[in-house]
Amino acid sequence: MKIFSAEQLYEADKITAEKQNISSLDLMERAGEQIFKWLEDKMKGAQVPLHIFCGIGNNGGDGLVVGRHLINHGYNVTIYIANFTDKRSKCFLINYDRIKDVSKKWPVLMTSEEDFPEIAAEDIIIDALFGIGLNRPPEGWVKELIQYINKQKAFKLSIDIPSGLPANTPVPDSEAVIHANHTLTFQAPKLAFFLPETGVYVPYFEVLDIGLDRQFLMESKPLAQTISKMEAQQFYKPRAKYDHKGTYGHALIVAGSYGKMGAAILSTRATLKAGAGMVTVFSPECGYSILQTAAPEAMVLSDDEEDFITKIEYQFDASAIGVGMGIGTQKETVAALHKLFSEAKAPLVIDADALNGISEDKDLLKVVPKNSVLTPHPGELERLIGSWKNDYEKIEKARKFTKKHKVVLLIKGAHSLILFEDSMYINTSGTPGMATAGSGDVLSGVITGLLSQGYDPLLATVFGVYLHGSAGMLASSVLSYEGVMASDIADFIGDAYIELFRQEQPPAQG
Ligand SMILES: NC(=O)C1=CN([C@@H]2O[C@H](COP(=O)(O)OP(=O)(O)OC[C@H]3O[C@@H](n4cnc5c(N)ncnc54)[C@H](O)[C@@H]3O)[C@@H](O)[C@H]2O)[C@@H](O)CC1
Ligand SMILES: Nc1ncnc2c1ncn2[C@@H]1O[C@H](COP(=O)(O)OP(=O)(O)O)[C@@H](O)[C@H]1O
Ligand SMILES: [K+]
Repeated sequence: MKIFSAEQLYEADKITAEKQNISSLDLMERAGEQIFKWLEDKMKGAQVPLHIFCGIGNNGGDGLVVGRHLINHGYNVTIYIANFTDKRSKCFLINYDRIKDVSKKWPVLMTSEEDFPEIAAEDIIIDALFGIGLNRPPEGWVKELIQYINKQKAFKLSIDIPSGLPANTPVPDSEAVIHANHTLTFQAPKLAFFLPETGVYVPYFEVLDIGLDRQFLMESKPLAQTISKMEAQQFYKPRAKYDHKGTYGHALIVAGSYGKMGAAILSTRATLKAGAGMVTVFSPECGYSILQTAAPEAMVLSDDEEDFITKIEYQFDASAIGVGMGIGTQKETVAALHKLFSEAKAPLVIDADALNGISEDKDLLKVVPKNSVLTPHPGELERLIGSWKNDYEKIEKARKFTKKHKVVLLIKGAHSLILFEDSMYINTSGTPGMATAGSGDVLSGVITGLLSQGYDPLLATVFGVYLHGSAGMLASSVLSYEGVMASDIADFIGDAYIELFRQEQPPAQG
């Protein structure tokens, strides 16, 4: 799914109105009606008190449309207008007036803290204070209203975006954002929903299609693109009957050091589980028996040094190389990476200590081959690109790095981000069950396994991240979040492939 900027959405509004020959008022009616239908479907006439807080822009206008439909259908509604300025939008005013047609109960005008209503824990709050038009920090009693709403135990449903949260720019005041329980957003998700600093305000959201012009949306270059099952299905390359292990390549995993052989085992198993034809692991001597026992399907080459890697030698044409998991940052190891990178003919996944090596040794960065996949978690990223003030600056700096070094950059997190050239992809699979030691090692194995099978570096990364997250979800559904270990994620990679094409079961009848 494409993610657009607030400016693009305003443009889409304008073009839609022109092309469909409708007014912005009609568009607001469509938007409000969609929210009403969603509520009606859930509430089925229940008399739970609904408190709708409207601003004076078009987000407030949406709130008024929802209120009118709810009143019309006999719901128990109170509408409040946060009357923070006289500059009300035209569509707001028209819908404000239309409330008269359906109710004698005129909306409550709020002008200070004294007007804040009592709200019971069982009630429902609908937040229509600010939408994507937020252009400064909420201040004074409006900020206090947001904080007052946040303090309430009642369920909070935000329209389009939690008020106080901008769609794709930094939060002006983190103490003045609605902590929504659920958000119903129009047409496309907003970038803020997926970033760690702002995603916390949007634990759940749904996208409502309000019929904005398809052609405009199709032809506009989005800020980012989300990756879910539908996209992942299209990435999958089916196997053919006469394929053999040679078809799927011979991957090289360079991993492990004394006390960290687990990282090598996890990434090796994941490379095989993702479908590499053959895997050879290169590890220090101490890893030999460990690997031959724990991963019997893999071949093992070992260094002369007992505890860490000093010289990476292999006599076969590797189809892909995954390097860095648990290798440490000994001087000799970093020197060995220098040679590996300079001579590598296969696509590379560079993870963990290999990334730390790059951060410390700029000469090593210079020999990273073009199109390599770098997979930092936020700590490794900071060492690589320096610190950032907010998630948007992080993305900007990361993009500069990607373009300068011509690499695929995967920033791991609850929603992992993949940056390449001018594009950004956002993964939507995964669970907090994956916040466990070694899950990153499994991911670098999965991507190496896909590269080995001939997926190109960007596709291998985007598809690999999705599969890895999906394996984590399947593992969590059986084992609980707490019970998932990284090896379980590797074990569920096969199920993640099957899940790609599993049809959703229709709801049971009767
Ligand atoms: N295509 C779409 O996405 C559609 C969007 N509509 C709605 O329109 C919304 C955008 O409407 P608007 O552009 O009117 O913007 P908003 O309703 O988000 O609010 C902007 C208004 O509040 C003022 N304002 C902004 N920040 C403020 C602050 N911190 N303190 C006090 N006042 C502040 C602005 O000057 C402006 O008057 C969307 O979020 C959505 O809810 C729908 O009505 C129709 C279709
Ligand atoms: N809350 C979460 N939701 C979804 N995925 C997560 C979450 N926490 C961690 N992950 C995933 O788990 C992996 C963790 O990688 P990393 O931090 O490198 O772990 P390690 O260094 O222990 O291997 C990443 O792929 C990340 O996206
Ligand atoms: K809102």
